[in-house]
Amino acid sequence: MNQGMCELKLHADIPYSSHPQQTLDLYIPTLHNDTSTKVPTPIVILIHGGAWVTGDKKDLESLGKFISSSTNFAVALINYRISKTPEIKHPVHINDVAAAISWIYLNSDKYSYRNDRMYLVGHSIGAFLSAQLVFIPEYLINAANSYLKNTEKTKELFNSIRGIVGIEGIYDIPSLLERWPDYKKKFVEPAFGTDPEVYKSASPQYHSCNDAVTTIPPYLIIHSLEDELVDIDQSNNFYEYVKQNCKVDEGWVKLETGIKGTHYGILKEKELELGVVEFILLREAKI
Ligand SMILES: N[C@@H](CC(=O)c1ccccc1NC=O)C(=O)O
Repeated sequence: MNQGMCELKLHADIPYSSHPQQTLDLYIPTLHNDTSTKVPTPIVILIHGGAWVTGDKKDLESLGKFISSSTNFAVALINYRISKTPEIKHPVHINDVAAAISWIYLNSDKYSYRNDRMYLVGHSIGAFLSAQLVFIPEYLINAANSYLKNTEKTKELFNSIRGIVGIEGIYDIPSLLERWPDYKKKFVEPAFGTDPEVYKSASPQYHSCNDAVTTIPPYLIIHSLEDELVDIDQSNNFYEYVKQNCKVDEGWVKLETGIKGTHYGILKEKELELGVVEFILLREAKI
């Protein structure tokens, strides 16, 4: 780990589409001693939470900087439109995330990172959105086809997702509402409307892994026992589901429940930062 040798160059608020909320921040490490060793690096894409109605890419800024400075990998923090007004409803959020990922895939040469090695790290609803990308592939297929204009490349994009980390994730809206009925009015209806069928069809847990374009990438599911906003059964059940039903690259799916912290507090835990970095570096060691 070349911590200290490396500087992070921030490209802030790059638009990946035309709406003011469709922006992303890129952190690109630059080795300032020796430019001749500048090798394109993998990219880690961070997706914030906030129950579809709040939140911003800045929420994961500290985690992103830690990942980038301790791995020398590029990091992208992405924004997507949130349901603050009634017209912003599912599938706007996931379509925006899919568009951002397609943009990141397409623009790797310009910013000098590798687009064949991408990692997704999502917190809370960001974990839901990351899982949707792979388990309900139509969103990323549509976005990729329109950005890349080449269906072969779309398959390559799916193949380039080399690992996913879900932190304090939601994966199953019907179960979430059974456990927390007041979430319906607070954010599920603003984000999805009132049809329970939509809650199900949008939830990764209700989709067969056979629908995925590729085998499921190595998956790290992290959930603190101290989470006061999302019950750990969300992660337990998703983990069991993936482990029992899905072909995962190298059988690599792990559930980590030993890291402390509340729903948001966990993001400040050193153990969380180190756990995410360790997962990515282990995966990178297996070319
Ligand atoms: N910060 C949010 C609450 C929130 O994010 C949240 C609440 C309950 C369950 C999950 C949540 N976030 C998931 O992305 C708010 O203040 O409305």
